[in-house]
Amino acid sequence: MKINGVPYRSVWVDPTDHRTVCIFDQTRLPFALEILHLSSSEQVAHAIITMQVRGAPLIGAVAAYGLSLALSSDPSDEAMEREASMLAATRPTAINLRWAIERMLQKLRPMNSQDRVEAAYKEAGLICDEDVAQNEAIGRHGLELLRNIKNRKKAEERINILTHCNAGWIATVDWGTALAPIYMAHDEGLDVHVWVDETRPRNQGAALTAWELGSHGVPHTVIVDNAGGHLMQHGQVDIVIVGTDRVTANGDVANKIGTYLKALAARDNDVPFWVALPSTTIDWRVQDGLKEIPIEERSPLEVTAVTGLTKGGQVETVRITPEHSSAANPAFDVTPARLVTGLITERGCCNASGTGLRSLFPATTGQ
Ligand SMILES: CSC[C@H]1O[C@H](OP(=O)(O)O)[C@H](O)[C@@H]1O
Repeated sequence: MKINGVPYRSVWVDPTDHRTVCIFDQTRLPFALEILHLSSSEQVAHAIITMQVRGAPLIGAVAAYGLSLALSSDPSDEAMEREASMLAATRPTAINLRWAIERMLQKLRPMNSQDRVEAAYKEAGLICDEDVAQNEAIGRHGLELLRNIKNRKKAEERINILTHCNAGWIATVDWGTALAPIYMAHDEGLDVHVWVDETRPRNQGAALTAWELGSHGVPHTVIVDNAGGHLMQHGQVDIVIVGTDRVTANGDVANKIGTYLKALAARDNDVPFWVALPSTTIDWRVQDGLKEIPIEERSPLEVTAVTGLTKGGQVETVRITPEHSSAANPAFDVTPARLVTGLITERGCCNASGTGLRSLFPATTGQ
């Protein structure tokens, strides 16, 4: 996607030092656009854990480069397995992280250690290129849904979309998943408007989705997480489109905390609830999302404090709860497939079920 007319991906190899990997520090957005230069697997792990880089497909791609960086230092079997395990353990819910590391290991294990470094960077680059192509295809398939909605509305009526968290280009290598159809619809002249859930506690919606959409000129309105149901009750939402961190073989959807509540409100108000994902987000080994998907528990400090910009232009974090109050911070929840209208993948749309997924991905086995 472009920033001030300059095309960017969310991760890239430093053109001046091909052993260094570059990302945007997403904890600084929307107040500052800062590029981090990562030169070790430890720096990559820190960036993932602290959410300087986040988003299911993107953390997989960056972790793949993290393993490449590790091999640059030590391409031995022992180091490769150790660093791969370390990177895979940085966050538990997004399956893309495990998928990317397992794909790298499958490619590198059979190789002589001296041949691994170049092959690792090449494979990480392929993971990135494939993600971009998959998300662009998701955009095209999701665009058809938005065109169909437009055809059912009056000419002057805009299409109102609600999204939760950030599943835009900054959560992937490029294009995004939930936002890809929105970008394409806007670019072809459809009158789209996006209700942007702020998405407490990390505010990925208020900080990242709003920044993305504003940078691209897409009309949008930031709302508190609890407003979505009210808007749906009053006919203000035509469709909900969200991303996901893991979809089970039968269509259960793990996504940012609060997604399940949106799905309940959507069902109660007959609003279509769609989930956009590349096939790298499907965990074919898991059937029951509620029982089998690990839910990341993040620091309570993310709940008890907020970060913002002071009138003096300083980014500060302030506590919003009594000092001795405890806080819980589950970072994801699971929406049962029965509440999901459909899935938008790079191979097309399907219903959220095993048969639906198998209709698009008949031959795929295990992750
Ligand atoms: C395109 S995947 C986006 C997905 O990842 C986000 O989680 P996080 O910001 O914690 O990495 C969120 O669940 C998004 O839907």
